[in-house]
This record gives sequence, structure tokens and C-alpha cells, in this order.
Amino acid sequence: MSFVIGRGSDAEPIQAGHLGRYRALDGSEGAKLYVDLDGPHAMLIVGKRGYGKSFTLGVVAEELARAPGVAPVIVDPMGGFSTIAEPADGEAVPVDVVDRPAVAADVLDPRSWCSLLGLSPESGAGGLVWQAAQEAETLEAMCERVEETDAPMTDRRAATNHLALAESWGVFDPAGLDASDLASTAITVVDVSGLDAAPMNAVCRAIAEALYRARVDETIDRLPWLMIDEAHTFFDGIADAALHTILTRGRAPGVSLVLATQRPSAVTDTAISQSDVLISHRLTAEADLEALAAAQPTYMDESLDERLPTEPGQVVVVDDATETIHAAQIRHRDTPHGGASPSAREVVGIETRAADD
Ligand SMILES: Nc1ncnc2c1ncn2[C@@H]1O[C@H](COP(=O)(O)OP(=O)(O)OP(=O)(O)O)[C@@H](O)[C@H]1O
Repeated sequence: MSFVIGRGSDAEPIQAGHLGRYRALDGSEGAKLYVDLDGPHAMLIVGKRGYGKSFTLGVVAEELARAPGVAPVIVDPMGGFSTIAEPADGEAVPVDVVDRPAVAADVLDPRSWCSLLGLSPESGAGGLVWQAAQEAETLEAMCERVEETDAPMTDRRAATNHLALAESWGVFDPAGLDASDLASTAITVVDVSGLDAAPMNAVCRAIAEALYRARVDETIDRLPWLMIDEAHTFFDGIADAALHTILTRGRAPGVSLVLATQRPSAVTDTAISQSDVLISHRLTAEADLEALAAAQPTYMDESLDERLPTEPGQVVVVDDATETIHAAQIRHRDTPHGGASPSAREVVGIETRAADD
């Protein structure tokens, strides 16, 4: 008998990902712990820097890449996930890395275009961008629409300059990523690490919206799992609305969201309260502990911070489906982990020696 997070005790952990092993109080390892990959879930992986959030996200991604019927997509703001494409221990982990992501301009609605460019819709330039986004499908056509209007020259110039800035990001292309590109069995790693916060948010929003729409319209069969590292970056920008939609309405169309963040206090309350699986590494910042405490389920008989682990790779898992709490050690990655901190000694070629050498 095994335990599957999100499902409960299961004789055969089918369509379940191997997350790690139970951890006893003396640190010894127990039975294997799995996570359900069959139904849709909202998972939140939290922990202070360096305690293993990205590592854990990589473990979930490896398991998804080997599971049938799902379409795993990673939005990678730090560029650490391309190593998941390297040869794996054991079963292969199929991966497509998109290192210059682009999306169609018309995925964003007029209001999002104004927020993206930092323009108030009530301003002259903002009004022009709003109107252009309503009428045109491409960024080029939006610029033409602005030029064609008889609005005051200063407003037209301001709107054109803002649209030229968006053009310079290089992320808008009518042939950009769509749901059918993303809905493959392989993990699609969307590397947004070279982008500023605004274009990064535009790409994330377009991907989240495309996957959600495609499931609502039934144009893709596989169940998408959108995994986002450094998720707080996206709750601060225009991606927020699309992530909110998946968190609150993703279950029915079968869209899952896995968010990893070192700052649970910087994601919305919805992200915490709507998550049915919380995987917490070590956390110490008062604001982050308070954010989790506020959403602490009633079935927890002691406070979460008293249960938090101390070592990298150790976690506490709160499973809302079964109303259970588990202390676990996340398994080793089968592919190389790309998020390790660089070492100054490695840069200059000094070997690390054991303390007693
Ligand atoms: N389950 C694990 N088993 C073994 N080592 C681990 C595990 N999880 C993390 N580590 C170790 O901890 C290091 C830091 O992990 P990781 O890069 O995932 O941290 P992080 O919390 O994502 O940090 P950051 O916020 O800086 O991205 C890894 O390079 C690895 O050496």
C-alpha cells in the first residue's frame, strides 16, 4: 500500500509521480510517497532560497514527462530548467526547450495592453492603444491603426513609442506559441530568463490563457500542467489575471498549476487558499510564515512553522484532498539540476577539500 498525495492510500500508484520518501523524526527515510498526476491540481511549492523549491519542481516535471495524457509546460524565469533536457538516470525525460519564446499580440485584451505598457486607458495614448488592440491582431497592425487616427500628434507619438518598446522585446509574433505547440507529451520548457518583467509576464499570460482556452474549447486532449518557477514575479504583473483564472476555474476543464516561490507572502491569497497541495521547504521570514498561517487548514493540529524542516530537500506536504500532513524527503533528480548556486572557488579552479584534510 502506498500513499498518493491528492488521492490517499492506493494499492497501485498508477498515474502517480514518485515524489520522495517519508521522513521520520530521527531523519530516517520511510515508505515511498507519490503525488497524483491523474486529476487536475493546484500545487504551491514554497521555501527560502536554496532549500530546494526548483529541485522539487524539477522532480514533479520529470514525473509528468513520464506520465501519459498530460502536457507539462515550465515557465522558467531563471533559465535553470534547460538541463532537464540532458540524459536522465532511468526512463527518458522528453523535453522541448523554447529559448526565444514569442506569442501572438492579440492574446492580450485592450486593458492588458495598457497595463503592459504602463498607460492609463483614460490617457490620450492609452486610449489609442486600447482602440488599436481592439481592432488589430498584430503589433504591426496596432501601430498602423494608431498612425491612421486623427488624434493629437502628442498622443499618437506617445502611443507609437510605447508600441515600439513592446516591439523591441521581440516576444510578439503572429506565429508565436499556441496551445497545440504546448500540448505535447514532452515537457515544454519556456525559457523567459532573458526577458524583463513586462515581456516575461506577457509570455506567461499568453501561455496560461492559451492552455485554459484550449481545454474549455476542447481543442486539446491532454491535460495541461503549467509549472511556474519564481511565481511571485507573475502575480505582480499582467500574468496575474490568467493565473487567477486557472486557480479558481481550472479544475473543470482539467488545467493544473504548480507554483514555486520563495515568497508566499508575495503571491495572492487565492494562490495559497486555492492550492490543494502545499509543499513547504524551510521558511523563516515572518511575512511568509504569516501568509501560510492565515491559510492554515483547520485539520492541522499544530502550527505549520513548528513542523517546517531544516535541511534542503526536506518538506512538509499539506494535502487538502485527504486532509493529511506528511513529512518527506524529496527524491534525487534523474536529470541534472540547473539551479545550483555558483561557487567562487570553482570559478578559479580550487578544489573543495574535506574539513579534516
Ligand atoms: N531533494 C533534494 N535532494 C538532494 N539535494 C537537494 C534536494 N533539493 C535541493 N537540494 C540541494 O539544494 C540546492 C538548492 O536547491 P534549489 O536550487 O532547488 O533551491 P531553491 O530553493 O530553488 O533556491 P532559489 O530560490 O535560489 O532558486 C540544490 O542545488 C541541491 O544541491
